[in-house]
Amino acid sequence: MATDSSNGHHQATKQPPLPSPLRFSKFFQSNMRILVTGGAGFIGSHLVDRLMENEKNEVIVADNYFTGSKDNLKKWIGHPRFELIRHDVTEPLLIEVDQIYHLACPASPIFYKYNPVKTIKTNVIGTLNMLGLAKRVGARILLTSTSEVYGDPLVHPQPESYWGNVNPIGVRSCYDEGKRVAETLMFDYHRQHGLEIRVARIFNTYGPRMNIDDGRVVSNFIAQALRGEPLTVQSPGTQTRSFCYVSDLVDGLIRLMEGANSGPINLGNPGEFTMTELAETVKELINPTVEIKNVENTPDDPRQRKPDITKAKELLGWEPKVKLRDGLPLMEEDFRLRLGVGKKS
Ligand SMILES: NC(=O)c1ccc[n+]([C@@H]2O[C@H](COP(=O)([O-])OP(=O)(O)OC[C@H]3O[C@@H](n4cnc5c(N)ncnc54)[C@H](O)[C@@H]3O)[C@@H](O)[C@H]2O)c1
Ligand SMILES: O=C(O)[C@H]1O[C@H](OP(=O)(O)OP(=O)(O)OC[C@H]2O[C@@H](n3ccc(=O)[nH]c3=O)[C@H](O)[C@@H]2O)[C@H](O)[C@@H](O)[C@@H]1O
Repeated sequence: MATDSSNGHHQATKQPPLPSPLRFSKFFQSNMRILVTGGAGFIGSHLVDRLMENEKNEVIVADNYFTGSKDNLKKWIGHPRFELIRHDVTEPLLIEVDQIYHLACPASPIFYKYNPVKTIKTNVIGTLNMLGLAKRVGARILLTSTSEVYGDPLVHPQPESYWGNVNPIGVRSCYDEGKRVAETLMFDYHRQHGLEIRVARIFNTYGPRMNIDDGRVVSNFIAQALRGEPLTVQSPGTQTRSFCYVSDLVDGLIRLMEGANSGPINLGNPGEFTMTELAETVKELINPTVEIKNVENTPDDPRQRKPDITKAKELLGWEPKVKLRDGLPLMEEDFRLRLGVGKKS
């Protein structure tokens, strides 16, 4: 059954298709078959770890390895409840599943700007393909949208009701406008075809397995601190972000998928920091001898960002538990191992 969303604006008109007849066969095992697109990436691989903890779940990952890697999933390769497919979501995928977590899309600005046409295809055609799959098999589908749909926000903190301030022709548009269209597609499939949808608007998330040198601020600062290189604060340094530890985020995604509300729902940590404050914290916790330097910024960088998570608290009973000062050291160990930098005695 399709559910109404909390604000009642997007009433579904049709029922989704029935699940496969096998569901009613007496030999059917009541496993939940879950597709995670982008499951070889940073958030996706942590989500897979959590889904695999439940013995009733079978997990299928579809990923083209653009920014993800098999290494992130190595502990599951060969497991009977796990399957890994090299697949680009801009091509159709014909499989049978009960739920789809649709994450596939490069997330770091360096990577999503590298081939912007491909990024927008991934967001638009990729989401259309996954919605088509969900429609054919009657699966519930969750999209990982982003706080970038709010653009350079004129409302602070950002509630889900805010429509955003986005440059439609800028260098970030392939990502932020791409995600806005992906959200539109989700709600149109819900209204037109009765699909069960869930939309998460994720705010900056960090943790182990982020790509080293992927350009995102937390991974940059930690790698720089461990290598003894200056921390590069992009000017003016007063721009703010709110950083959520990945285990909290994964918990929010699963609650959203399992709950009754379509969203969109903000998932993020409301603790807000300037980039200069973040650099000072990394310096203090990881390498007090390192220098902090100001460097040029990129166009259209949002000046402030902080989630209003009232909806997540009320509808999902969710709020983040890990503070930035506790999360950064949890990430340090993984970066030390991958960079081959030992702990100072
Ligand atoms: N990490 C964040 O702070 C953040 C914030 C907001 C939204 N999100 C969203 O969460 C999702 C995951 O982000 P992440 O931080 O784990 O990024 P990531 O780059 O580590 O993971 C993305 C994964 O998608 C795969 N992928 C990219 N294009 C694909 C395609 N065309 N077909 C198949 N696979 C493809 C990549 O190889 C990678 O494994 C993304 O949709 C991103 O937009 C992340
Ligand atoms: O939360 C979100 O919705 C989005 O957040 C990030 O986008 P952004 O906030 O621009 O992430 P970063 O590249 O980590 O930049 C954060 C801030 O740090 C600054 N920065 C970045 C890198 C660096 O070395 N130094 C530095 O000061 C940037 O100028 C920016 O102001 C993600 O990369 C997007 O995928 C995600 O959708």
